[in-house]
Amino acid sequence: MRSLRVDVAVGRPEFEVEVACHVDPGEVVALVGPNGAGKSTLLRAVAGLEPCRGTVHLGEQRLHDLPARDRQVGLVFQDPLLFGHLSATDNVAFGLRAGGVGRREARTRARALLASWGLVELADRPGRRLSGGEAQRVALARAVAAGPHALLLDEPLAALDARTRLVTRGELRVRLAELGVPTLLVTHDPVDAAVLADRVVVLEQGRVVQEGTPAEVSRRPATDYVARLVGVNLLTGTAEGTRVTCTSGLVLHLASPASGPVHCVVRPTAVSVFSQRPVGSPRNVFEGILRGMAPHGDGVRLDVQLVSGDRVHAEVTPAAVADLGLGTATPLWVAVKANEIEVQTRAG
Ligand SMILES: Nc1ncnc2c1ncn2[C@@H]1O[C@H](COP(=O)(O)OP(=O)(O)OP(=O)(O)O)[C@@H](O)[C@H]1O
Repeated sequence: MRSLRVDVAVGRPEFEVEVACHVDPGEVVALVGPNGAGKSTLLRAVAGLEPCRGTVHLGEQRLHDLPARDRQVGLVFQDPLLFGHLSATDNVAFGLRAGGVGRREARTRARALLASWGLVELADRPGRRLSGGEAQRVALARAVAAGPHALLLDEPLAALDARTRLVTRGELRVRLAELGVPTLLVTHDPVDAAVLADRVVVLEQGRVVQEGTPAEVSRRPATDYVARLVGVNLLTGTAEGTRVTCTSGLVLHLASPASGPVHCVVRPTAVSVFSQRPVGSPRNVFEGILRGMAPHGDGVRLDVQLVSGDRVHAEVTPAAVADLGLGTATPLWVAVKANEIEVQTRAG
């Protein structure tokens, strides 16, 4: 497996997209940033679909010298772009045939791939009869069928409804871990960044303004945009029924049962803060101390360290800050309702 190294510049009417970044084998790097920051432009340049200056390397291979079709990178877009009249199998086989594999062999391999992903019941269904989530899984299968050396995903979950998105995201996480190739993922969704990415690269106006693990970036956001984007809380643990035991020892109670390794995602606005243990309270109540406070839109973002060591962001109104008499190192209690915890399965 080889790493992907990108150092490119693309001229745009308002600014130049100029980015240097690398993605290790098996690593998922989320490219995030406001609309028009240059994320898709960068992805297209790496794929060879956009003229650019600079270099793109996969290991020692100089991709920038190759036309798009010879770069051996898999692409998935927001729109799965399947052929509506072709079966899922033939859609997947299409990518293989474009790479020179014979018709029968391509179909056999396509079927085997769909079967190994548990999608055998979709194999004969025409593209136009697949749901959004199914179509996106088939599009991913098509992108990886020919054994690409890198994957480029441009908002692959953006068009899906919330429920389908949750399930498809979990599946994508498992597939990416299996494939082990460098992956660049463009997303607007903080949950995608938190759950799928090992590292986040933030682009604004064509430049990298910050990079780091999702936890690092959300702890010290470099710009307001980043603060809004990456502030979701992510707790990692193992579920058994409605109980999740986190790596830190913290126990969370869920509204519906789950099992195995999970990420629990909690939005900062779903975290309530109290100066004393709330009475008649929800089951997820934790003691902690305030580590930091920063203005955030119309509210204030609190950084709370729980007794377990976990850090949790809460978003409260300026009035609440005054009422609670908050200052650095103030002891406090936080509460999260069970139905505010979004559970995402993860590779174990
Ligand atoms: N083919 C093109 N020719 C000229 N300018 C373009 C082209 N495509 C995009 N742009 C401009 O380049 C800039 C970057 O666009 P790009 O689509 O890469 O941003 P993005 O970060 O992917 O945005 P979004 O999140 O909205 O998809 C924008 O100002 C856009 O209007």
